[in-house]
Amino acid sequence: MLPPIPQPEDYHVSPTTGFLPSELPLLCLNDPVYEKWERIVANLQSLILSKRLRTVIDKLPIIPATHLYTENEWRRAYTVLIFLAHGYIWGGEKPAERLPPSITYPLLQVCEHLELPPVATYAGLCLWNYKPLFAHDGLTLENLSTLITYTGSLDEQWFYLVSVAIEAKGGSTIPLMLDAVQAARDGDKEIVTENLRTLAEVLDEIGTLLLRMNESCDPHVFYHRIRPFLAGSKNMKDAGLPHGVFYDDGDVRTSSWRQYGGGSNAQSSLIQLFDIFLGVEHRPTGSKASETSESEAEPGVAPKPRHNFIHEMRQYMPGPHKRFLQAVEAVSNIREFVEYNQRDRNLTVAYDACLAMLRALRDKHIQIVSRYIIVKSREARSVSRSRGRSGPEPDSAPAPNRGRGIASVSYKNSDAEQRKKMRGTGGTALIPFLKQARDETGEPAIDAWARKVLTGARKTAADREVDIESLRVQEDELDGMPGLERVPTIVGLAGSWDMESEGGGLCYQFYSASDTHSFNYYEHFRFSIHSEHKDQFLSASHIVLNGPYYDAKQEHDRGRIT
Ligand code: HEM
Ligand SMILES: N[C@@H](CC(=O)c1ccccc1NC=O)C(=O)O
Repeated sequence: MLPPIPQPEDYHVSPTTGFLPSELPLLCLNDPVYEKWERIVANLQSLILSKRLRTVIDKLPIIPATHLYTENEWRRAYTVLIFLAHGYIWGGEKPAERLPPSITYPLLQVCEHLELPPVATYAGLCLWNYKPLFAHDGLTLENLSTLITYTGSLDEQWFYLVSVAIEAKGGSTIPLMLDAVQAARDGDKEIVTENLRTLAEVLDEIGTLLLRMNESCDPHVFYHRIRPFLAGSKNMKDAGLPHGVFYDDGDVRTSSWRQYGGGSNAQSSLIQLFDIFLGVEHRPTGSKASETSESEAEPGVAPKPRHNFIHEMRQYMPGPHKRFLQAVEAVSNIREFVEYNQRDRNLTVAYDACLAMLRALRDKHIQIVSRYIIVKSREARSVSRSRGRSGPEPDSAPAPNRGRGIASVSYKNSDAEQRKKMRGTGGTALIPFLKQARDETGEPAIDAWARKVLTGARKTAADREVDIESLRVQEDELDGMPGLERVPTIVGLAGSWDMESEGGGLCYQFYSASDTHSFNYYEHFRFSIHSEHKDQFLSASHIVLNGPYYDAKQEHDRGRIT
């Protein structure tokens, strides 16, 4: 018998708001017992600025979680406590290596209830940390505000709110996807096609939302002011946490050193749900589609230990959401259904369009990461290097975060041995990881040409942007100080990444023979799916399908390809 199709409500998932709570997050905990916590978060930015947060928290009594009753209260308590915890750890000259019992004791109780690690996760920072400006208007970017921030900046609000708006937009696709699974069981190709078409459109709109990050979140503010507070305690040796953080819960028998990854959008259940529904599989970083998978490993031979970062991020999702993903995984049938019915062009095109849109989303994300992390860390490195040449700078530089937090760990001196070790273990390069995830998104495509285009057989706008950046990185390295080998390190929040450029070198690939074909396919795609929304589709799909056509054409005109 087939497993039942999961009901979202059984997993704290709403058919309208998706992974955002069905009721709005609480603005504050109403029980006066928790007034002290609320008073501190209400003044969080000023306390961080005046460097008084640690002293205030050190004086705070232990307030147990025993007065929390509703799910909304547990969630509010979690959000409050993670802001206090990360403010405490990262809001001083040096990171605090110990969390006091006033935070640790209730935080561990709350995390046990919510099935979350005691660290700032995407759920606490985004899913449970917003309010609509006008109660009767929808959860659009224009109608949202955040409840708590570290910095009080609009940039920080916007940074979280882009994700909230994405979750809100994506929420409506959850019943669509589950209905499609049922329709596939019933052999109803029309419903599956219809729902896939709508999903492709929503994915396209989500991509547009992602790019709106640029509107109000400045990369410099993000990198130097916001991001340092989001860091976890895993792989944070260079940031000043060699052992992680000591969670002192007031009892010597249970207090311990712990290491957790920081907040990341990789912890969004929505994006992982799209992958699961469409049958997109992510391999451990660095392995190719042709390599033997764990399940196919030779009998009797232990499979190579494999690190799948995206899968690991499920440990940072609230328990019910994590179980929802597992339940959908158990019924996921769309890829198989489309393959079986591949003669149905409408169905195939609708499915491939979903993959194209999800891939385009990941491509846009790479551009964002390039602007918000790669460029900024390169700048920080070169500033740091010029300081190294001209001797230490007077301590009058204005940035309050200077010299601490993860923004200050953009490179380190290292010998060759250490470099090798770093690459061999946790040191995966960030951009190749993101590109791999992007290219894996196209792998299940049914149409052979679509599969080729969607699995990275050509350079996209994002590829060019990061290529230019890695060229600059290499120039910087050549310009290095004699006697010192400097290893550029991108300090990840959830992962640990180095900045090694992509293996494939920097040469651009251009299309020639398939040019006409690509154009025809693009036209077909556009008209068959989006006859009603042509204009919108045209602009949004530019990167996925139209981009290479123009590249190739320009290069052809310049006589560089035939
Ligand atoms: C300034 C904004 C952003 C930056 C700098 C950024 C950066 C990153 C980084 C560094 C990673 C690697 C994992 C880690 O160490 O955390 C990552 C992963 C990821 N991010 Fe973002 N991100 C941003 C915004 C977003 C938004 C708004 C989304 C929502 C769609 C998103 C979706 C993802 C996903 C799904 C992953 C996992 C990899 C994948 O599935 O392709 N990110 N991001
Ligand atoms: N992975 C990102 C952080 C990130 O994307 C994020 C972290 C916490 C809450 C929300 C996030 N994304 C929001 O757009 C980084 O490494 O800076």
